[in-house]
Amino acid sequence: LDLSTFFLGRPLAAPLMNASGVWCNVTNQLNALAKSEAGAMVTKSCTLVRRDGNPEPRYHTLSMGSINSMGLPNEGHLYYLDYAQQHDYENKPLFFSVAGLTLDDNLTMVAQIQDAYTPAMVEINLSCPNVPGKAQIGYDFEALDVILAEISSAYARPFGVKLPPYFDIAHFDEVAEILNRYDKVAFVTCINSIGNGLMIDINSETVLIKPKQGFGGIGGEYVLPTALANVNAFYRRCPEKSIIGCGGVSTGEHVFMHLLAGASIVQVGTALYEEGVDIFARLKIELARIMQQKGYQKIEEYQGKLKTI
Ligand SMILES: CC(C)(C)CCc1c(C(=O)O)[nH]c(=O)[nH]c1=O
Repeated sequence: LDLSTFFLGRPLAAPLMNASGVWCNVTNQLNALAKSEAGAMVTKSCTLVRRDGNPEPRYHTLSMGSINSMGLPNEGHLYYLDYAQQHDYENKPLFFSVAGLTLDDNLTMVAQIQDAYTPAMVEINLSCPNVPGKAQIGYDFEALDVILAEISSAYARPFGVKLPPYFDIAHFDEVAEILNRYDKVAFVTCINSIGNGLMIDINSETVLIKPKQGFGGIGGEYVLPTALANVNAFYRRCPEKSIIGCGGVSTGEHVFMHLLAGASIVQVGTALYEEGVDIFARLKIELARIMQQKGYQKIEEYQGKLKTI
């Protein structure tokens, strides 16, 4: 069975890749992704300069997913730019995740990426922090509009955005209206972790992670329905853009759901963290089996074709 597909004109061997932040901080992790069955890959969201991130424990596995408050640990944008320069783009596309601490940092980084003439595709992480006391950029719609206008004029090529989850139809409408005003926003990745969850260990009567009094982003099975809704909401509202699905994927069935909901590529985060890069081979087998049972030869036959009742 053929799992090949296309994304912004680039061929992919499979509609699968890592979620930014997982298995993509340092070169040996990135090399493992490059060698894996993933059809594409993305770097850890980077800042202008290297960051240690938050004190540990900062990630914890939960019964149905994970909680994390990593604090943007990364090697700094030039490290990933070096990686991008030596990446084999014939092997698979590379996405370059950017999460500047300020708008200026974001503009500086995309300017450097542009000057490097790298084929890597930029994914702007809109969960990046805003001015203290204000909501993350993805939840501050004025700031969202400003950052997209600024990056659109600073960066001459198509780029994408990684969105936090939304939970109100009015928010889907409002964010899509903003995104649709920027032709250069060629793709939308839904979703980032569900922010500021909390899990408790009843034996020690404590939280599970050290940063932020135990508050952290939730990933894994818990977020699948929210991820599918955000993928389908933006798929319906942004017909000119491609959607990358992320959230709650650990089986071929979950991949099939994201593709039906409108995703062109499906990212794997928590399950990749737990299982390692061999997960991509397993997901391909499971997806191929589902397609075979249903008589589908190509992804395009069912991609985005979710039926309502
Ligand atoms: C949450 C931020 C630290 C502002 C951005 C980086 C990030 C992190 C992180 O580095 O803590 N974790 C996530 O689940 N999603 C993210 O986008």
